[in-house]
Amino acid sequence: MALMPVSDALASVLAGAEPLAEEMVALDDAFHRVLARDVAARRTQPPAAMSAMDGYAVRAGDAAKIDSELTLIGEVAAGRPFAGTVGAGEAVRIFTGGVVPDGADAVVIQEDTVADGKRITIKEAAIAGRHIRPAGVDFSEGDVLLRARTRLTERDLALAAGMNHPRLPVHRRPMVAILATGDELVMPGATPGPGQIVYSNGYALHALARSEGAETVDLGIAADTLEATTAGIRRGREAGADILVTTGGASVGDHDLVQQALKAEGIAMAFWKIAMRPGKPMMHGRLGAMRVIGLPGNPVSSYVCGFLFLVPLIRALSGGSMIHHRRERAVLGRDVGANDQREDYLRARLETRDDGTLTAFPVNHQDSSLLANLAAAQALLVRAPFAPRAEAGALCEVLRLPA
Ligand SMILES: Nc1nc2c(c(=O)[nH]1)N[C@H]1C(S)=C(S)[C@@H](COP(=O)(O)OP(=O)(O)OC[C@H]3O[C@@H](n4cnc5c(N)ncnc54)[C@H](O)[C@@H]3O)O[C@H]1N2
Ligand code: MOO
Repeated sequence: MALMPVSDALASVLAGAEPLAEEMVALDDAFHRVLARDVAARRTQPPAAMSAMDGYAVRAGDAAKIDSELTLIGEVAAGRPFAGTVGAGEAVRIFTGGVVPDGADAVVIQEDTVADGKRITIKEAAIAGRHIRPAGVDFSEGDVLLRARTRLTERDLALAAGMNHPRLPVHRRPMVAILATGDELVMPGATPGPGQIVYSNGYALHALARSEGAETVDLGIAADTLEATTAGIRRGREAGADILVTTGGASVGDHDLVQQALKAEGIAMAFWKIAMRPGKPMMHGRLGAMRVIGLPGNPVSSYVCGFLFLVPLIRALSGGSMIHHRRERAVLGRDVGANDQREDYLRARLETRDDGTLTAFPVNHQDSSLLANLAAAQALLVRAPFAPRAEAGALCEVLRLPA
């Protein structure tokens, strides 16, 4: 049977994946969330002309000549404007962030003056507008400075605060529930019995999902029985998961029960088995509103499929505009053989040569159980189905893994 191409599988996973509902969150909670609406400034910044320096607010015409003498008539500090007007031959002491008083049109920095009581002698000619930030030079009330679908950076948060927004409208985070399966799994730190394996897949998947902004729920490890697997799936639904991720039990063995349990629960299956290595037995479908991604159990397969399918799905539900991983051009660091019908995602180390060329070195052993090689890799080198043998130095495409 022909396996489904990776691009079709990804399109199927993303079909109908609209941003989740909007919620208001405090600025501190909005970091890396996706804006649900355009946000306009609620105020003008600065609200009035303000001094950029510590010095004296003057009329430029009065202080255009070296050794002009002016009379000090008052002081303005940040937050405490001067009520009067600067008249001919007058100066007002001003500090950075102070509102430029009426009448003044320049600031002379204090290093360019000599003060003697109320007599201020100018030592550097004033220029109109100098050291003054005009009202609204940053932004004006009503300016739309943050757009819907923006993933908020720390600078955006500062801007939103400056625009006087204590809270922002963002899309709800997708909730990802992760269910492991397998009688052989024991938790890290336990003493594995004969033939037992230490549970590892979930650690990478939880961290990956969280780093993409999802909330995660751990549904634990289901034993290899239909009852236990079904109970795990139901816990995911009860938790209100937007996405249920299962790991293991996806293949054709007698103990691979995930698909059977999902079918018994009424899944609308979109696909099972894709033309990809690692990750061939991956499955996908919908259980009501909950999207299900059934990952293979091999640790590398579960991670690579999580990276390629779960991450874009989380991004789409989160509302972001950058959903897809970006492929980068690189050159092969060593020869690779011809590929078969499965699109290959080879674990590779990356080096940047002195001339800026990115070079990808596929690790020697690509078996999908090898966690050490996965951890040592910085990228996945993508080999198209039936790609011919390629030699070191040939162009290739890589997907960078999260640092
Ligand atoms: N006759 C066939 N056999 C297999 C096929 C096939 O097409 N025909 N596909 C192979 C491929 S490709 C993969 S990938 C695996 C995936 O199988 P399962 O999804 O059923 O995975 P399991 O059998 O449950 O586990 C595989 C392996 O991974 C270990 N594992 C499982 N879960 C975890 C976990 N949470 N943490 C750490 N390690 C885990 C498990 O102990 C097994 O060693 O099937 C091939 N077989
Ligand atoms: O697809 Mo499996 O993931 O090759 O080992």
